[in-house]
Amino acid sequence: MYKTIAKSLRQYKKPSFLTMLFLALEVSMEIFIPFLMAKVLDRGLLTGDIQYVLKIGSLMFVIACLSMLFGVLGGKFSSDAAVGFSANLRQDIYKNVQTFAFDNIDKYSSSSLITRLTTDITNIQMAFQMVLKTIIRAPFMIVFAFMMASYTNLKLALNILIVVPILGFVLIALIYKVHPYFIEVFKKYDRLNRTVQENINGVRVVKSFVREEKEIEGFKNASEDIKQLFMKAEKIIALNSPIMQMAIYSTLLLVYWVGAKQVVGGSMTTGELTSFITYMMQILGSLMMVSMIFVMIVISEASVERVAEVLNEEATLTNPENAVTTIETGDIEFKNVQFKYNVLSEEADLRDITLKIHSGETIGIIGGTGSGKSSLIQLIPRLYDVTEGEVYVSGRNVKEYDLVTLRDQIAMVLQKNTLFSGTISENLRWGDKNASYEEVKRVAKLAQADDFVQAFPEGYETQLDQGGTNVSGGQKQRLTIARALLKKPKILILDDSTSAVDTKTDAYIRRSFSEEIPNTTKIIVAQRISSIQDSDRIIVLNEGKIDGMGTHEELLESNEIYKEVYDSQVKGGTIIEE
Ligand SMILES: Nc1ncnc2c1ncn2[C@@H]1O[C@H](COP(=O)(O)OP(=O)(O)OP(=O)(O)O)[C@@H](O)[C@H]1O
Repeated sequence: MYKTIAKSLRQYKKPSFLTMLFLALEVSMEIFIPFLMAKVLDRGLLTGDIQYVLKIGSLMFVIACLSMLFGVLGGKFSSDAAVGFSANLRQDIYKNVQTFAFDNIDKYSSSSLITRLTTDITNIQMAFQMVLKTIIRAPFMIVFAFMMASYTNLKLALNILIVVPILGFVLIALIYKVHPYFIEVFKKYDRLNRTVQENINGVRVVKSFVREEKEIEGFKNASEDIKQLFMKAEKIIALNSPIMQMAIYSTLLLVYWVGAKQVVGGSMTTGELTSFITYMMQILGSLMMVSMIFVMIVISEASVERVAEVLNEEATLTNPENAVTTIETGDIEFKNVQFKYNVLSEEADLRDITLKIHSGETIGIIGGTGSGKSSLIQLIPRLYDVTEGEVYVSGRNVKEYDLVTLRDQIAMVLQKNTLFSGTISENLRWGDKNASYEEVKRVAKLAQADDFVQAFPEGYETQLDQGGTNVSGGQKQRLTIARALLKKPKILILDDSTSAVDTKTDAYIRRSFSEEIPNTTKIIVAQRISSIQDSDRIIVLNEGKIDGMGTHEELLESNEIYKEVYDSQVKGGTIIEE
């Protein structure tokens, strides 16, 4: 887990090392100051040797300046390293998420990914910076200060050791108690972020259902949960400080008592006792630092686990070796295909699918909600892999193709499609970034989008809001179809992509498809019979199986489900003649 995230250190290994180096140098300077102080007290002040005081005093001044300089440099490099490390971590997570297949995406909620990219990484950054600053400095300080204290007075120095087992015990008990709370707290953060994300994305629905109060309540509960967990954890962590201080001050009292007796008895000088106490404070201060670092590590451990989990997540779909990079035709074949979203579930989401589609054919797919329409078509561009059987495109198994080639040649307009912030032409050029204005206009015409785009004062340079919220549902669908067409695909798949388009425009779109892109295989998933009735063939899906296949007329004769849907739509008045 730590190894995984350590890979993101890269160019920040050097500042990390420099931090440790400069802080070790700072410690070595600090160690000399009490030693010189004792000399000034015992030999200079008590004997009135001003010359000696000035000499040692100047040396102390130089050492203090150097110590300060090393401290500042250590601080600078530690923040460079921590900030850079967290930026690398963020980029690495983002890069890995981009490789995720739909399967991987199903595993993580988007809110959880956002928490990992923000809160978790900030935790790691803070812990890393503190660890960097302490990992060398504290042990160095403890060892050197102990050596100097022992050199000054060995017997007295051994008293300091009393505090170590107390410290160790408190820390272990603390870690054991507090760790589960932090694991839980980040799950709650995911929930909080999900509430915020859903609410902001769906703010129009929230308002139209007058759900503001309920949503405020939901947010309050989610944030209250986090507060409660933090309070429980903080209560335990808060014990750390008083216990440590009690141990430290008891040791201090002991040393004062024994030391004062030795000074009175003449076996120790005042200067020695003063420097000894300074060493002791340095040791105990460092032990306090170590204990705080342990607390930080415990807090960040949960974050490290969550970040490492995403970094270690391997894309379930990868490019094959010697991948094929050309697709000759738009032929598609399904051979005995079975598909399950969850391999452990008993029921397959698609069963016994065997089907051949010829290049240039127009295929309609219809079926009740949840009958498997989207699942079936997602297997063609390998958004998911089949569980059993094979899918072929242009005579080759889809698993043999380079994924980019496959997805470039199979343009799919998803059911839940989105546009992105930017102009209309920028959005359409997602299909082909080098497309000319004429080409952009041509595909917009094909998708019956040109007219309404031209009606905007800024035409193709009109700015779209994120998700395309400033265009109507039907306009958005037409733009997403145009975007897919710009890829000049061999296969075009529309997953219920004209549901918000009026039937007349829908018919125009289909007509322009058959006139302008006759060689492209077109698969149209729809709920409206009018959207598919003129297809070469129509597939009726029911509970993950093909229930019937044929032309509109054939299915009206032979397929109960199709006939039922047709009758209900005719009676419901949905069939409108073109
Ligand atoms: N990402 C997913 N993870 C798990 N199960 C899923 C997922 N997507 C769909 N399913 C399940 O697979 C089955 C088929 O769903 P699918 O989306 O293919 O149906 P559909 O015919 O396209 O429905 P609709 O017309 O409502 O879009 C359903 O039982 C659904 O619950």
